[in-house]
Amino acid sequence: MLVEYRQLFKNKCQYNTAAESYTGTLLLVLFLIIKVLNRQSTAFVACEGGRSRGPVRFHSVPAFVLATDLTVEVPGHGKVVVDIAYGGTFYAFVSAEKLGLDICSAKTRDLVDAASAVTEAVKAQFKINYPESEDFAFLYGTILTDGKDSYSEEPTTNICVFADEQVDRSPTGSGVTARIALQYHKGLLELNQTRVFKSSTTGSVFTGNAVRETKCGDFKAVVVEVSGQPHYTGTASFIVEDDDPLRDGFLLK
Ligand SMILES: O=C(O)[C@H]1NCC[C@@H]1O
Repeated sequence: MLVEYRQLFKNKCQYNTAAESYTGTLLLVLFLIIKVLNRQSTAFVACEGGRSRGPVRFHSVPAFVLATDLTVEVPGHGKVVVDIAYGGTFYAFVSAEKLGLDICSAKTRDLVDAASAVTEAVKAQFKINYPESEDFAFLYGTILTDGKDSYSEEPTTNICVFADEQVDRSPTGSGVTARIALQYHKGLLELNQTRVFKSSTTGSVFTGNAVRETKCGDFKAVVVEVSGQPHYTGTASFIVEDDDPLRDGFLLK
């Protein structure tokens, strides 16, 4: 699988590299996911001497809001009002406080349980739609926030609980993208106004802003730029042998 990213410094060039892995950011992982899903997105990595330098950033797929103020019945929590937005995948958003939790001091287990309960409730009670493709029409998880959605120079904290109750170590590339789309939709953020997003789990930070308006089907959408600091951990090469019977992949039916 190839990762493509652009070098923005002096000699603009495009890399095709088997894999260069970075800790401290899941931006390239998100980029891979987007590529696999065949959506348009661009990642930018500044390089110097064959190594990345400075922050890594990407411009997202069109990000949009599917629902605001959606009331769901969450076992153990009663009626909970959530927003649902897409930033490469769909998330439900709700302030942790509405679930009786302090995002900064609550036990991760409690945050995970509450977020998972919201995810299950939304899945059961609301149909997710994505324009022209059923493949993307699913809820990936719930992001609990500190509720600080109005513009501020201060970081806003969140925890992303996705897939099978996994917890992101970062503020979440697709989650920050979706959350910025939500903030923009609500008039809480202007184009090119940068916000800082902090993971409640590790304290790692992404910055993000809405770059421009666009559409996704009939939805008003925005392209979002998300940026984070990577750390270089190594290089790996993948090859495909001519006689590999699975060289072109396989499809399970
Ligand atoms: O940052 C991201 O978008 C990915 N990390 C966890 C959830 C997504 O897969």
